[in-house]
Amino acid sequence: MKRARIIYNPTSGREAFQKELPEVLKKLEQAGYETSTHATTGEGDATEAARTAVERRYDIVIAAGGDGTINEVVNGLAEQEFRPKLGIIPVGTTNDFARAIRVSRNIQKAVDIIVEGHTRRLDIGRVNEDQYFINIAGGGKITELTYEVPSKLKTMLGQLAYYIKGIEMLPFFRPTRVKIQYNDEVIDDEIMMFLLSNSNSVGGFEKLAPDAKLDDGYFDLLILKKTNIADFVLIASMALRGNHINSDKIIYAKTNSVTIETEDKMQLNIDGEYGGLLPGKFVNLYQHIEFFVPENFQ
Ligand SMILES: Nc1ncnc2c1ncn2[C@@H]1O[C@H](COP(=O)(O)OP(=O)(O)OP(=O)(O)O)[C@@H](O)[C@H]1O
Repeated sequence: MKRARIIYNPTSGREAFQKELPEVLKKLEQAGYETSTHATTGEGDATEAARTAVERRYDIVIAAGGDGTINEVVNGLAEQEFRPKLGIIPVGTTNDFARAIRVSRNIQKAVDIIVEGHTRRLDIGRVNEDQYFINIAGGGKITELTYEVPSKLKTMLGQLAYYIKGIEMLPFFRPTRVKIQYNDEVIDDEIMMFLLSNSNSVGGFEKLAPDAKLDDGYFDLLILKKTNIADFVLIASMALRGNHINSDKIIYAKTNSVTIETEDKMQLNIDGEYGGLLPGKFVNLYQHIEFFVPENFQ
């Protein structure tokens, strides 16, 4: 019998998962899985739980939570030689990665995708030696708003919380001097932010990195050069349609390895959570994790 370990964040999103858990277990058991669950207790616990699942040789791991939980589970799997297949049940306030792999926000439909059993090997990113990301890494003052929003506020207000915090952030809008090396390029300049994206779905923007593919071995690197607030708002509105890449304030490139150094302190944002301070070396790990995806996933 195949064995499935469900790692879920009981505080994630609007705490809906627990109510549906009996139905989730029933579906998996009907599909021939022996199931067991682990409710996470706080930061880092999903990583530990994923490591334990590897040690105990589970066939599949299912991460139920927001992007933060999926990121933690991937961090537990990424460095292992044997990596169980990973199913996603998106129940967070932001579910960028689930959106990118077309996994439904409906819990039962997400379970159906796992039960149907179609998988794809997808890239993930590594920062320095021991941190991994599934969707995005970024830096710059403006990217700091995602983890400045307290979790409670996120649960209550969902996506809206980011916008409220975004408005509060405007007075702190300022550039940082960086040295970015990728391919044969060196950029030594003041920038507002940089993003290294694995998918094209980031922070609710569906076309932020329009050329990004999850399994091509490359990141899409987006750099926003120094701008004023008016230009930033203009470029952000262009980004909703994917037109921002034509702006002369944007550098957009494909690369599988990037080094970023900063003069001032620059915080790193990994999959929407605080990821320590730069400098950082970012490497794309080609098709490193096998995910359950819908049958028609392109
Ligand atoms: N029992 C818990 N109590 C408090 N925090 C927890 C608990 N379990 C996990 N966490 C932390 O919550 C963080 C964020 O959770 P998660 O991503 O699942 O949901 P979210 O905050 O609703 O959504 P998102 O991160 O997508 O905005 C995780 O990275 C983890 O560190």
